[in-house]
Amino acid sequence: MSDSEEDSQDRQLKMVLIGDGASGKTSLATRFAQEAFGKQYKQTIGLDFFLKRITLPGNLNVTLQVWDIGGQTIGGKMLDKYIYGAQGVLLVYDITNSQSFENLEDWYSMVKKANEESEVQPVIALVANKIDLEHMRTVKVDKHQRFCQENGLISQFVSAKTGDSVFLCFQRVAAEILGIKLNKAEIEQSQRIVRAELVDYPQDEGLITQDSNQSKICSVQ
Ligand SMILES: Nc1nc2c(ncn2[C@@H]2O[C@H](COP(=O)(O)OP(=O)(O)OP(=O)(O)O)[C@@H](O)[C@H]2O)c(=O)[nH]1
Repeated sequence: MSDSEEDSQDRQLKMVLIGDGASGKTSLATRFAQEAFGKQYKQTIGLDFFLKRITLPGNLNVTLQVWDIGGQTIGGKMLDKYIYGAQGVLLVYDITNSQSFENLEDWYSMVKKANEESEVQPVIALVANKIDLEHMRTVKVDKHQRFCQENGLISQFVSAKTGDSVFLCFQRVAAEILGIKLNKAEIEQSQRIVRAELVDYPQDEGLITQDSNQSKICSVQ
């Protein structure tokens, strides 16, 4: 292959998503690669792959090979092999499930073990998913920050459901792998703006009782 042909080929980066079952790994991969979200939980058996091409600052095209590893693989023989050679690792937990955060210690140990003999260590991000469920949060932000500081991890809060910061998360890890600095404007551009649904509660309950025949059921047609 000539130099020019080689130049025109995208750089490929292997990124693995690991963490407990139901923390939202498949949902994050699907949101990132296909801009979609499904409410139904379907357990990943083994692993799934997704490919997505992104452009980093400086017009650099990279193809991310996203390995969505099923939560049930922990303790299994194949996990080491799945993680091996990854340039980026996303350690995913669910902010409404403390156990999924506690178990990250084990997942993190697996990453370190799988890369024991590699010269290059992967870039690792701690990914707090389901931030649309902030009202059900059980994992304190402090705990998240401490884990990142102690282990030198990238910190990211996301929601696969709304899409909030999902693209940014993958982009930050890819940029870090390639030694590219994202400026503030680039970061802001990647953060999807989430519109909160406003519920217009009646200010004065008395107004409702005035007309007792009035239905309170709202149907959407
Ligand atoms: N509210 C909310 N639900 C989410 C979010 N991400 C995922 N879910 C839901 O959580 C459930 C589990 O999501 P998955 O993406 O299948 O989880 P997983 O980590 O891939 O699970 P395994 O395949 O068992 O490893 C599904 O019902 C998703 O719809 C999120 O950001 N917000």
